[in-house]
Amino acid sequence: MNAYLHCLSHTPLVGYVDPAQPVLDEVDGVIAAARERIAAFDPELVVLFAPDHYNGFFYDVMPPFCLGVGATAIGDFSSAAGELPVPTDIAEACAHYSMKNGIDLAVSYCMQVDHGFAQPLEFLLGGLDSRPVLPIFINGVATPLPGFQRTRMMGEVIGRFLTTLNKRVLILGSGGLSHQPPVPELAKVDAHMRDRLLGSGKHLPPDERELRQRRVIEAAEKFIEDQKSLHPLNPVWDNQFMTLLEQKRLGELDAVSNEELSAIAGKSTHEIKTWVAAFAALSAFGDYRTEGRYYRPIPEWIAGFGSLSARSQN
Ligand SMILES: O=C(O)CCC(=O)/C=C/C=C(\O)C(=O)O
Ligand SMILES: [Fe+2]
Repeated sequence: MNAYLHCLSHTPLVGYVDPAQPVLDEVDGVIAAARERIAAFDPELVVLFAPDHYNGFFYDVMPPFCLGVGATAIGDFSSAAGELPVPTDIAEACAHYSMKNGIDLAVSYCMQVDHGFAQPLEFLLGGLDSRPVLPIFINGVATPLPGFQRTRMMGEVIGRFLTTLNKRVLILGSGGLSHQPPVPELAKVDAHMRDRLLGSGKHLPPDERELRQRRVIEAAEKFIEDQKSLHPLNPVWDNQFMTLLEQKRLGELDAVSNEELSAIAGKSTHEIKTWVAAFAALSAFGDYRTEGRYYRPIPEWIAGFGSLSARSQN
């Protein structure tokens, strides 16, 4: 019974607004090395913690956490589209286990997911369908957001469930680190966008989808020129965060409020809760050791871009 973890930033901007070739090569090398470690581990099951960006979850019902018993990726920003191979029996057992152990995990039998889920599966496993996957959504943009403590506790319970399976489990966290791309906020949008955020955005007309993507691309192009045009990246905080995970000090994050995190590192930094859940889940397997730590602020992707693996020591 053992587990391997990989946490990786994602970006919808890859292929649209890219950094210089040497940086791109460096990131490609980091991802290729992680992919090799994962292939050597040969996971029998993948658990993927990831956020959404108003593509699958809306304010009609916005859970803090949701397990996809069935899930389909929409293929936004040229990410992979299609069904995720979710093992129904394991997903249902996971949902029951969580409920019995103090975590009110929502379930969806038709969860719609975006690049936040698709990208790590493509980059680290070669596609959406290479291994059975349990997709777990963590709300990282639509306030009110879950806090660090609750997210850590959710990850711990999922991890304890995973230890009962007697399988080689790969635990993935997708998103972060410091960043604030243009994502609409309910309190600030006009009536049309409000309607989208309340649920009509689930099936966007192609021209509106195109406009939405263009808005993010244009923001990135501007951010390269002027890093005050959005919330600045925060490499100091990002590195401190990665060190906390390496040193197994996850609990210290409980004291950081959501408002503080937004102010320190930007409003989409809440995506790092996927890393917290992933490390908390790994900790259920006992001691762990990290490897392959990488970090670079990449303005072209509006991202403090990080990558970190860890393996359980049992
Ligand atoms: O509603 C929108 O326009 C959302 C735009 C969007 O999807 C941005 C995503 C950015 C990231 O996933 C990221 O930088 O983590
Ligand atoms: Fe994101």
